[in-house]
Amino acid sequence: MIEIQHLVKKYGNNTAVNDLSMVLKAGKVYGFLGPNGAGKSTTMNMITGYIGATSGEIIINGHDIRKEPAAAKKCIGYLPEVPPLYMDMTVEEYLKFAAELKQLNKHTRYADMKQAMELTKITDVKNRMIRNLSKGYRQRVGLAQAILGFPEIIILDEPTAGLDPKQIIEIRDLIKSLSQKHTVILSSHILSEISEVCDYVFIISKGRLAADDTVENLKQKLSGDAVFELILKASEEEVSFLQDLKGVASCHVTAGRQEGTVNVKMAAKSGEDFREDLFYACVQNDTPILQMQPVSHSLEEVFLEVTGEKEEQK
Ligand SMILES: Nc1ncnc2c1ncn2[C@@H]1O[C@H](COP(=O)(O)OP(=O)(O)OP(=O)(O)O)[C@@H](O)[C@H]1O
Repeated sequence: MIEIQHLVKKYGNNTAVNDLSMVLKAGKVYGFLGPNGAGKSTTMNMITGYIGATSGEIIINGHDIRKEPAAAKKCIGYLPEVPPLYMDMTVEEYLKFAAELKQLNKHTRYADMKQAMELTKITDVKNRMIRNLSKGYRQRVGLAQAILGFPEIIILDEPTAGLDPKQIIEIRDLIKSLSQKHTVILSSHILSEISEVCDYVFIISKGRLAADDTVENLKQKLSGDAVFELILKASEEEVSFLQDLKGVASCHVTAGRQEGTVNVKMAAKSGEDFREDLFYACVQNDTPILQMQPVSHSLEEVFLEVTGEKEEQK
């Protein structure tokens, strides 16, 4: 478990992280989402003890990162935005070096390395010099280093940066499998990645927490008044009764793709739910409902809304 209280990081006059508080529980995947310069990497660097905070508190599994850095760091595996790789080492030499730094048990060290290499699919390049690897492979070596020894908390800054689509899918699957036993924090600009992989999202904007919730709840909170899309077996004239239903704010009817059907987009008045009335009205008017689904906001819309970028775009 990670507890962060009133975390602040200042660089001169620039406040990179501004009074951030959050609690991250074991066994979940958390996403840090935010525009460039929002403070995601700075926050991760402070959680891992890579850089010191200006003020505030970070407790990792009961250990204060400032007062007991060694005990706190032992719980964490970290893939920074730019992985600190040694170009003149082979992959295996580098992981051996990382295992020594992490003070992994000597008897199980080799098995830990083997497992990390297998999971990140780098076993076949283990004797290659890191300088001769592609960016995608280097990223995977960094990831192998982060998961080496399977620390309880795994923090990944942009873990899929530089990977090709197939590798991205593999790494996302790996992250999902890690979540069974570990707390995973990842940062990403890629909204689909966050919504696919994360249980819970922290949206950070200008160093502050702009919103935090599950992906589903974030979408729902912002969807405001309910909007539904329907396909009805009727002509456009036959569905005029929809407009008169109680609780309907707007109703837009267009011809359906299939002959004899219409597409209808209906929005509810604030706080109203017209679905039951709609059902009975359709029965009364002999109008079969072929399909009805809620229109939910995408995470992109949520993101733009809470970071204020929507206003900036206008
Ligand atoms: N070492 C540093 N010295 C001065 N300013 C810094 C330093 N590191 C980060 N910053 C500033 O702190 C702010 C937050 O940067 P940070 O790298 O944490 O953002 P980020 O959300 O990770 O963005 P990105 O996705 O682009 O990496 C930015 O304004 C950045 O310029």
